[in-house]
Amino acid sequence: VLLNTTIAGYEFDNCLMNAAGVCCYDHEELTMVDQSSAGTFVTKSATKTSREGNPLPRYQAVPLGSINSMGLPNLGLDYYLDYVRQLEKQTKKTYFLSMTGLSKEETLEMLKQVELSDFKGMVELNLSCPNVPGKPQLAYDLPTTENLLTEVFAFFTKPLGVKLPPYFDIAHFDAAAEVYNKFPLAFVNCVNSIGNGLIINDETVVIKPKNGFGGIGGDYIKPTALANVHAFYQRLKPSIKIIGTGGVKTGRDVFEHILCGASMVQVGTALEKEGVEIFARLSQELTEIMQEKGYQTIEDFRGKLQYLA
Ligand SMILES: C=Cc1c(C(=O)O)[nH]c(=O)[nH]c1=O
Repeated sequence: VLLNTTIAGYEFDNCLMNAAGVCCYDHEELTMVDQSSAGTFVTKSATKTSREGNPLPRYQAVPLGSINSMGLPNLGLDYYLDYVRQLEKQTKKTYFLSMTGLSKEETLEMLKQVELSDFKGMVELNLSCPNVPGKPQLAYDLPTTENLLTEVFAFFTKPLGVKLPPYFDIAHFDAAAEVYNKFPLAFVNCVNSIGNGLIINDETVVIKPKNGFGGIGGDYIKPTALANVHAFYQRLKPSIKIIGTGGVKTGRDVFEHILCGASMVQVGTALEKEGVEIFARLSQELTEIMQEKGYQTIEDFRGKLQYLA
């Protein structure tokens, strides 16, 4: 049994990796993922210059998942770009660089910098940060998203995918897929946290920013994540691969994301709780499921979700 996968012609020896925002803030965290059983890593979404982010407490784990309003704390694009460029020279692995500008100009400026660099990996353009006060999740505004991607692909030639928020309406799956099918995207990553949930302890919110409103992850979001993975798998042209993110904490969850069409599966909340050894456990559990079912590779069952007659 092999757990390898391919996206945009890039081979990964394992179809598991971290979700942006988790275990990817600095060299230390990124090295931990790089040296784990994960096939690769994605960096914390970068902005042009470093950001402090929102006041603490801004992340809270709870039994069924997590809530966060980090506010995009990051060390700035140069930090992540320089680190990944140096690492890819040593390991020959393909890494993901996540970024999100707080304006179209900032996003284009960052992508121009990456385009001119000798970065050999893939960009994950985050269109779905729910926690920057005053900034709506871009991918809920399809005309603006289409306009941005048009300007991006006018000059950007390296592999690029987008990190999407969850959509909740079939008409939105249709409209969003119509937009994304217009572009030479390497992948779409479904889903980011479900934005602006609220978790309460006794009579008080559990995070400080935004009066306790924050992105929800974990068990709470798996059905939504699987639906988004499968909806885009059904609608997007085959050249656009699907990365599945949301509610993954067992090999069975990984299996279900792949069954829905995912070529790569990312782990967020459960990685934050368990640490990078989770990748070896998930790989082992997925391997056992595949052996039981007689699947040799993930392509034997990717996207083969069955419907009821
Ligand atoms: C990049 C900002 C994001 C953040 C954040 O930094 O608050 N949290 C999320 O759950 N998803 C994001 O995309």
